Formats: sequence, C-alpha cells, structure tokens
Amino acid sequence: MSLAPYTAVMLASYGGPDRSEDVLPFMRNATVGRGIPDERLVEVSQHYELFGGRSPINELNAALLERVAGELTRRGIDVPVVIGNRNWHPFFAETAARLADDGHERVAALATSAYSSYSSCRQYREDLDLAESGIDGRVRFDKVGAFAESPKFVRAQARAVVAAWRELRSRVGADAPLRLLFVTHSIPLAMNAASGPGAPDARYDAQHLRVAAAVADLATQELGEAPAWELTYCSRSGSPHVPWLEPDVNDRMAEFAGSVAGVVTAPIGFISDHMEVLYDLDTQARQTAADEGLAYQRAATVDSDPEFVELLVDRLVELASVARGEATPPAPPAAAQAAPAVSPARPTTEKSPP
Ligand SMILES: CC1=C(CCC(=O)O)c2cc3nc(cc4[nH]c(cc5[nH]c(cc1n2)c(C)c5CCC(=O)O)c(CCC(=O)O)c4C)C(CCC(=O)O)=C3C
Ligand SMILES: [Fe+2]
Repeated sequence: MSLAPYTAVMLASYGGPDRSEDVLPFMRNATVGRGIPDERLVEVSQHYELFGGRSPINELNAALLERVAGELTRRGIDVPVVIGNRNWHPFFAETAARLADDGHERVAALATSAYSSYSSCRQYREDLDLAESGIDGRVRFDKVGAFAESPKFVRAQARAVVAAWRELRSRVGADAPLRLLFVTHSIPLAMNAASGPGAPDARYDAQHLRVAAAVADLATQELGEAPAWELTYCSRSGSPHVPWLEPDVNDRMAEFAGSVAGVVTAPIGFISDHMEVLYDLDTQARQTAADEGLAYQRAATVDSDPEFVELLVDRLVELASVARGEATPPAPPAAAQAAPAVSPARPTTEKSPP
C-alpha cells in the first residue's frame, strides 16, 4: 500500500503549553483577534495551573502519533509522521520548514479535530496555507476532512459509553434512573450556523447529534437498555453577550438533581483527554455531580481504541488515492446530501410534512 504522492504525514493539532510561563502566551495565540476577554484567559490559565502549568495534549499527541505510525507500518507504508500545531511549538510553520529542508513536497495533514466547524476545521486549513506560503510553497499540505461521522468512530465511542454505563450501573443498581450526557466543545451560534458545507444538517451541532444518536443506538443493543441521552456542551468562552451552544453540561446536571440518580458524560467532541476533559469533565462536572448528589462516570475518549487509529489511517490512505486520481473525494455526510444548500427540484413523490 502506498501513500503517494505524500512522502510524510503531519499530525496537525491544537498545541498546548508544557510549563507555566507558556500558558498565557499560548492562550493569546489561540484567541488572537477573537475578542475573548482577558478574564476568561486568566480563568482558563488556572485550569492549566491545576495540572502543573502544562497541557496533557502534547504527550497525548506524541502517543497517538506513534500509534498512527505503527498502523501505517503494519500496512506496509513507510513514511515519517511528525507533529505540527496551530497554537504552540512546534508550529505548523516550524514543522513545514523542517519538512521542506528534508525534501518533502507533498504532505498529508491529519487534524486531531473530528468534526467540521471554523475552529476545528477551516482554521486548520487557513493556518496550513499560511505555513505553506511562509516557505514559498515548497511543501503543500492536503488535509484529511472531518471523520466523526464514520462507523469506526461511532463504534469506538459506543464501546466507551457501554463500559462507563456498566460501571455506573454496578454502583447505583439496576433500577436507578440514569442519564447519558454527550459532551462537546461549545462554539458561538454564528460559528455553528456557518459550519459544514452549507446545508442545515451540516451544522456542528447536527453533526454531533447524528454521532450521538448512532452511538446511543449501538450502546442500547449492547446494554439491553436504552440510555436516555442528550447533547450538552462545555468550555463556553467569549463575551456573555454572544450566544454560544447550550446547555452547559453542569447546568443540565443541576436540573437533574432529585429526579436522576447518576450521569455518564461521554466526551464525543474530543478525541483524547485534553484539558477540557481533565478540567471541564473530570474536575468541574464531577464536582457538580457531587454537589447535586448524582453518581458520576466519565466515558473514555476514543484515543487508544484500535479501531479509531485504523480509521485515521484509512482516511490518510483515502486522501492519497484521491490525490492520485484513483478515487473520488469522500461524499459529505448523508444528511448533508439530503439537504443541499441549493435545493434541486423536489421530486413530486416527496411527502410534505403533516
Ligand atoms: C470546536 C473546538 C474544539 C474541538 C476541535 C479541536 O480539537 O480542534 C477545540 C479544541 C481545543 N481547544 C483548546 C484550548 C482552547 N480553546 C480556546 C478557545 C476556543 N476554542 C473554541 C473551539 C474549539 N476548541 C472556540 C470557538 C474558542 C474561542 C476562541 C475562538 O473563537 O477561537 C482557548 C482560549 C481560552 C478559552 O476561551 O477557553 C483555549 C486555551 C484545546 C487544547 C486543550 C489542551 O490544552 O489540552 C483543544 C484541543
Ligand atoms: Fe478550544
């Protein structure tokens, strides 16, 4: 198997600080031009300080990189896999320069964001473009697209949900009412509306709702009970006057107090135990649960699930065959096809809603 025309892979991630002095500069990079108030940056710095002034993201990416490289090798593909980040060292530009010096001209970029939105997708493309022009186009990056809506991703999430649900059940008993809260990163409503290729169902929240429904279906088959689930959000930032996706996972949990015995949170918006998972879920939401008298279990992220790593490498191989002209680009999610931005003439057999 081959990854031609690509001679290298860059794991393209968010980046994060490794020491206290770097926390604020990192956050200023991440939010430049975004109107995020300084109070919010100071508050989020404290989340990093709780964990020694460092983000877990760099070690997680290093380990993921090894697994991706291992899976490529297993398939007989021998290319270097390197890391590049949007907001901290090694920046895309630094890695791009190294790749160019090593003689690479076409590189496959694999972003660590599973969904499509400005922050998780287009901004990566824009920053890759900047890195390319910074080295006079000596390296060209092609980027793997959003991959959340694929069976391997859904199955990996479902395995994590099933394990967490069983764990919680064993603590609270067979009849206790439980809830399953899928959690993702909140984004501004305007960014949500602009996500995906333009169809209403391509919005960021709709992508998550489809993944959540598919995960819940699989988990139901496995568990023999149907968890009552909903989608909630974490990490709202920005000015209080700008609307972001809601409800916040903590607010929702507070509403359960008295009627629900426990909750499983499933961080489907994060591929590994990023700071949002360690702080927003394992620290803050866990505390909210304790305050509200709810039993609490957080489902694992898909990070080390072998099928997740397979999926990433499938997507790299697919990107390469598209670049070679042997395959057509992957179709957008089914729902996006069903509701194109510009409606074609409606078939006359279509039923109108009641
Ligand atoms: C959709 C999305 C993902 C998921 C997709 C993906 O994974 O890419 C994500 C991931 C991440 N976000 C991260 C960190 C931060 N995000 C911030 C700010 C923001 N995120 C946003 C969105 C997202 N963010 C948005 C709309 C903002 C407001 C500023 C803006 O409009 O762009 C800020 C500034 C402080 C604050 O405002 O909270 C920080 C520090 C880290 C690293 C964590 C670690 O260190 O482990 C990761 C993986
Ligand atoms: Fe973020």
